[in-house]
Amino acid sequence: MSALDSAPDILKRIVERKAERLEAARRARPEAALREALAEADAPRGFVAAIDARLAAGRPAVIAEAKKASPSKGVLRDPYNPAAVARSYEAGGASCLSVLTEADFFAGADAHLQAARAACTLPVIRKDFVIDPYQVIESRALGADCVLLIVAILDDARLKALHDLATELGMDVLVEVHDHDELARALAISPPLLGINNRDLRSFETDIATTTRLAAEVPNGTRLVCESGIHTRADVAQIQADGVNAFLVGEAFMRAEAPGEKLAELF
Ligand SMILES: O=C(O)c1ccccc1NCC(=O)[C@H](O)[C@H](O)COP(=O)(O)O
Repeated sequence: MSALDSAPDILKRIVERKAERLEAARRARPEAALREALAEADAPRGFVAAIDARLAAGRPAVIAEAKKASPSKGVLRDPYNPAAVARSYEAGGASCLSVLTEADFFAGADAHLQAARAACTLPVIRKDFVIDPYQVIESRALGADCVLLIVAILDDARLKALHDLATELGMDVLVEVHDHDELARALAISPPLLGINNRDLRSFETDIATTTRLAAEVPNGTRLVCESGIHTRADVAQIQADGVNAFLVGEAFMRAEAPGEKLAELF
């Protein structure tokens, strides 16, 4: 059984759709042409370096997420202006941005990443469902500084290959896990940045105690990011008590009129 066969239905549907779109993209712009575009891309902004700088200053590092919608919550922000959101996040003290580019389930677009990155000086992670080297190259060509690799949708060999390719292209990588087995697989590649997603993508149930449980299994010195379901200062304090001081937050900010002000209030 492949990693994908055991993936939850929504994730499976997202990845199936992604594979279709990937083939269309490959036909429209073959990989050789994409690689040529790399020369035109803006130099990577250090994503991990920005997190490290904030943590070294003894402050929480916030990866602030821009997304119009999500499968579990529907439309979060309408109208949605990624450039305005990026400026608001930078003013509010974000360390990095996360921008959804997945179109069919999150109403994202590649142009959202480009607009958000152009509107600020923050490093940006392309938040998408990366399953193929083509998408890693495409991410850098779009200007992404970091890519997300979700362990649940990758087998071990592919996880390592995509991680290594992103690193070769000068990007950072956020390796995301949700449970004990995924964590063990992620740790096998010693990821420089490890995300614990509190959301169970099978049920959409979100429990920040997931970070508490898994953080206890992570070797000292691993850079950890707590992802999903952070809504209150009490949530932040609970995670900080586990020794984790980097956060990826979307919904709580996207529902606020001024996302950056909400960020400053929470952190
Ligand atoms: O959020 C979903 O519904 C979802 C469904 C299927 C795959 C991924 C999904 N979300 C991605 C994320 O993990 C979140 O966008 C991110 O961690 C921010 O979470 P939140 O602060 O709860 O918006």
